[in-house]
Amino acid sequence: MKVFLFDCDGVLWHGNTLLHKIVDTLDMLRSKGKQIVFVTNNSTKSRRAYKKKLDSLGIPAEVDEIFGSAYSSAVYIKRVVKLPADKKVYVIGESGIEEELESEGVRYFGGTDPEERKVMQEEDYTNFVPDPEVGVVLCGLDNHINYRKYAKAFQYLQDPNTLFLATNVDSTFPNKGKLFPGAGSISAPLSYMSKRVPISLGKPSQAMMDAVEGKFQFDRKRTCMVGDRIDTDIKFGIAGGLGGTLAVLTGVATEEDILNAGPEGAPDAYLDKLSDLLR
Ligand SMILES: O=C(O)[C@H](O)[C@H](O)COP(=O)(O)O
Ligand SMILES: [Mg+2]
Repeated sequence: MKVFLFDCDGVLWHGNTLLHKIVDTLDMLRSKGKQIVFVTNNSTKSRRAYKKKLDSLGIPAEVDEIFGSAYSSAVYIKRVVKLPADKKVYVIGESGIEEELESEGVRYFGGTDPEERKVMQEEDYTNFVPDPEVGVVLCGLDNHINYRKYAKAFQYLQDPNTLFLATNVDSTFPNKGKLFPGAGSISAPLSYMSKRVPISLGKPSQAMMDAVEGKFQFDRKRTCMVGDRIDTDIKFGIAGGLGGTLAVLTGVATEEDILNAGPEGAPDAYLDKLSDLLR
């Protein structure tokens, strides 16, 4: 294999805590001439913010080696949807989405705006008038989710012409050895109330794979996806026709999940932890 696509949460780290010997393992791969690309569904950070995180954790990386679902979503809205300049995006999510939309010149509101974090008052039910410029609702992991945001997004999603997108639909988020609500569990209530399913721009979406391949021009058959989720990372690699998929047991998937994944869904190999590659 020449290229390794690395998932981040649950493979490299839990939150801001590096997992066992990650720096040594990535250094070993680079010393063997392997190309490393970080492909994360976590939309809370932009590529630039992820570079700062990687630097702070002692993992050398260039911004161009990072491909997150916030960037994937911004590229999709700009270059595939071709959202007109007089339209904008209502964002449920964190600064990663805002920064990547800005980098693509896409107008947005909501997101980390403090106004969005206020409790709904009686007058809000009367005063809310949908902004006709909204063409997209984009939902990602949001640490400040609340009724106001759901109520506002729902008003927009009742218009079938408004596009419903999700940066990713991971059900859970691994941190400090435990599982927490993931981006998919943030957008699920919107699906329940609107009876609409979002287009997801994160793994296993092949829109993301095509964008990653387009940027890095790699040979898929010489590329391996390394991840901790069967239904996102491994599915992403298999559906993308990559040369190989490798799962690790330091995130969401258990050995039982892998053994029960069946021939179509199971990774080519799995390890207890990534640093087992050092053996
Ligand atoms: O909920 C989420 O957004 C995801 O669980 C999380 O951020 C996944 O990140 P990844 O494992 O793709 O780096
Ligand atoms: Mg992960």
